[in-house]
Amino acid sequence: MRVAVVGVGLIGGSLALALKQRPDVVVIGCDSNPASLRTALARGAVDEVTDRLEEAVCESDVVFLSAPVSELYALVDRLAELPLPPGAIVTDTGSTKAGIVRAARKLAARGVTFIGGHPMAGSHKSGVEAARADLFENAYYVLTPEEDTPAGAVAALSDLLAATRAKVVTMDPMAHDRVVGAISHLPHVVAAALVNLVADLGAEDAWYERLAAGGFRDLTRIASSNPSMWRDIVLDNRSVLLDHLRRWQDALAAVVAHVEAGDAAAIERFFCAARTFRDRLPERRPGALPAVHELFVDVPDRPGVIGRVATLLGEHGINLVNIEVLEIREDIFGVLRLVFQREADRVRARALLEGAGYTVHEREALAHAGKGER
Ligand SMILES: NC(=O)c1ccc[n+]([C@@H]2O[C@H](COP(=O)([O-])OP(=O)(O)OC[C@H]3O[C@@H](n4cnc5c(N)ncnc54)[C@H](O)[C@@H]3O)[C@@H](O)[C@H]2O)c1
Ligand SMILES: O=C(O)C(=O)C[C@]1(C(=O)O)C=C[C@@H](O)C=C1
Repeated sequence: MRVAVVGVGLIGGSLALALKQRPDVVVIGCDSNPASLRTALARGAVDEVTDRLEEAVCESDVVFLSAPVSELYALVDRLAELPLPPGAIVTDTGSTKAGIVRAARKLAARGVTFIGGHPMAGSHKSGVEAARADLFENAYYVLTPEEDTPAGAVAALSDLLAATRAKVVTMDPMAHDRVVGAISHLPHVVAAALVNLVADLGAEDAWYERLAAGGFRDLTRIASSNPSMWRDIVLDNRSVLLDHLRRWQDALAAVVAHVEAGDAAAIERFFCAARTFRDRLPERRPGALPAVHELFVDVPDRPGVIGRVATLLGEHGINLVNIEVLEIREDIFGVLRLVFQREADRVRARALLEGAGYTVHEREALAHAGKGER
C-alpha cells in the first residue's frame, strides 16, 4: 500500500513513523519545506520524498493532509485537479472539521473519498524533529465521515490507523468542532490570555516571572504552541469559539460576583465542581504504560454479586487483573470496575456479562452508570 503524507511536521511525521511499522506500507513524504523532508528521511519516517504534490499522490492509495489548517483548503482544491487512483482515500489531520469536510465534497466527483480526521493528541512543539511513533497511542482519533461516505472506506482507513494504536471514533464534523472548540481551542485562547496578562503585570516587576511556578506552568504549557497554527484554528472555528468565549466570560463574571460578595460557600462549590470533573478525566500515557482494558458493570447492592461476576468470567477462562467497587454517588447503587490483561478478554467479557443481564459501560459513559432500575 502506498501512503502519501503531505506536510511532514509533528503530526504528519508521527503518523509516518507509526505507519512505517507496517512492512506492507510505503510512505511518501511531501512538504513545501525541504528541511522537513531531509529530517523525515534521516529519521526513517518516510521511504521516499518529494516537494511535488502530484508526484506524491498520483499512485497513492491513501493521502494524509497534515499541513496547517489554512493550507488544507488549497491542497484539497489542487487534489481535485489531479488524477488520483480510483478508490483513493484522502484524509486530513486538521484541528477543525466542518469547513474542510464541506470543501472536500468536490473530491467525490473524481471518485475519491474524503474522510475528515483529527488525532486528539499533539504537543506545543512543531516540526518533524518532535514527531514520535507513539504520539497517538491510546488517544482518540476522530474521523468525521458524512452520511454518503462509503462505510468500506471508513473501515479501510480505521484499519490503517490501527498502526497508531489510537482509539478511532467517528463523529459528525460540526459536533466535533463544538466539542473540540471547548476542550482544545478555548483552553489555548485562555492560556495565552493568562500569560499575556501576567506578562503585562510583570512588565515592570521581574518577580512575576521569577515566581511563576507549578500552577502557572501547568495551566499555560500550551501557550507555547505555534502562533500561526492557532491563528488558523481560531479563524476556522470562529463562530463556535465565539459562543464558548461568551460562556467563558459569563463563567468568569459569576466568579467575580462570588468573590465580590465574599460568598465562601459559592467559592468552595465552584472549586469542588471543577475538581470532581477534573478527577474523572481518564489518564492517557502514550508509550509509557500499556492501555488499560477496563469495563464498568452496574451491580445491585446484594450480597455475593462481586463473587458471581468473578466466577462467571473465571468459568469462561477470562482473567481479571483487578476488580474494585467504585464509589460514585450515594443515591446510586454499585459500579464494579473490571480490568483485563488483553483487549480481547475485555470484548469477550462484555458480551458475556451483557448476555447474563448485567448493564455494562465504557469509561466515557461512567456518568450514567449505576442509574438503572434496582
Ligand atoms: N500540533 C498539534 O498538537 C496538533 C494535533 C492534532 C492536529 N493538528 C493539526 O495537524 C496539522 C499539522 O500540525 P503540526 O503540529 O504537525 O504542524 P507542523 O508545523 O509541525 O507541520 C506542518 C508541516 O506542513 C508543512 N507544510 C505547510 N504548508 C504546506 C503545503 N502547502 N504543502 C506541503 N506541506 C506544507 C510544513 O512545512 C510543516 O513541515 C494542523 O492542521 C494542525 O491543526 C495539530
Ligand atoms: O498537548 C498539546 O500541546 C495540545 O495542545 C494537543 C491538542 C489539544 O488541544 O489537546 C492541540 C491541538 C490538536 O488539534 C489536538 C490536540
